[in-house]
Amino acid sequence: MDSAISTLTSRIGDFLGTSEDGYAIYSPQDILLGCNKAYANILYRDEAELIGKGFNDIILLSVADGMGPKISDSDPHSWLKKVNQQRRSKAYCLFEIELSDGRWFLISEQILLGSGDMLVQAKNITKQKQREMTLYEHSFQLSNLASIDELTQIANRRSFIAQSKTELNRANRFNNPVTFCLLDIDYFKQVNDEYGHVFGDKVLKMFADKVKPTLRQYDVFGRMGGEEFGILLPNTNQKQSLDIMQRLRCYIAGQFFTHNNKSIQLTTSIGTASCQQEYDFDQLYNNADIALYEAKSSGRNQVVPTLSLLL
Ligand SMILES: Nc1nc2c(ncn2[C@@H]2O[C@H](COP(=O)(O)OP(=O)(O)OP(=O)(O)O)[C@@H](O)[C@H]2O)c(=O)[nH]1
Repeated sequence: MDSAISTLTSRIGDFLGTSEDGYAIYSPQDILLGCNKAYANILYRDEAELIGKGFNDIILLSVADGMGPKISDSDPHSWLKKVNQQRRSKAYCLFEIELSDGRWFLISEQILLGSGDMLVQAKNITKQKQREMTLYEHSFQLSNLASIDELTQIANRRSFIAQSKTELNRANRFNNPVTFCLLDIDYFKQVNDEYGHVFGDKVLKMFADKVKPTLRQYDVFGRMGGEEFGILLPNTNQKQSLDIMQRLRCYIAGQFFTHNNKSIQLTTSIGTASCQQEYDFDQLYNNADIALYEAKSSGRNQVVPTLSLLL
């Protein structure tokens, strides 16, 4: 039996020496009792430099070298304080850490029954993590492509409607007023005809860029198609929305749209639909569309609210 144990111990010793995974044992007082080469390599040190040192000292040493864990706090002592509150709070725990040099490790910490020592295993998962992040970036880009209008870089029609419906649901729960505004650039065909489609495209982009900063963070803004834009104003009744849209209309009318030494001024017609209850996006859209038609047919460059939904 003794010889079986000693064979096992020696084989485990061989394994630890050559393993790419780091292994370490800390005493109940968190002094590093022993570790393999791979564990010391994580901190770019030799085993001998680390063994006998406390966990906190090892971390502070590596942070001072610009190595070790990437810590969220600017002060490593306060970061360690939080870590030590968690460390040893459970008999077993598994977590991922990112190091300052970009490597990632999956760490398992296990308190050994009896001695109270802690066995630490550190597995390098950098490659898996990089693949995970590439996948995440791709899916982020894909969802952006699906929801952002390529020309203006604001929400496209589909995403605008989805966001608006979410806002309407929220408004419905709290009975808050909401106003939907439909903006259409006046005589935009003439812009294309006189200055070309490329200039027209730039104008649409500039228009979105000029409108966006005038809105609140929680307003929803999107391109409905062509030269038509939608704005959903949560928590905004008809009177407030008229003030906001009149300001925006005047602001746009005073702007110059300049590209390649060509500069024009343009105006916008705006139809709005407000509601306080019975929120229905299609209904709002329909009413705003009717109001927009009225704004166009009665001279353009004006804001018309939907009369059927006066608050
Ligand atoms: N450059 C460019 N033009 C577009 C785009 N989408 C739609 N248009 C143009 O926008 C113009 C819209 O013209 P109309 O619907 O006649 O409206 P308008 O000339 O703005 O006149 P009113 O809306 O009645 O004031 C058309 O010439 C479309 O080709 C686009 O993405 N880029």
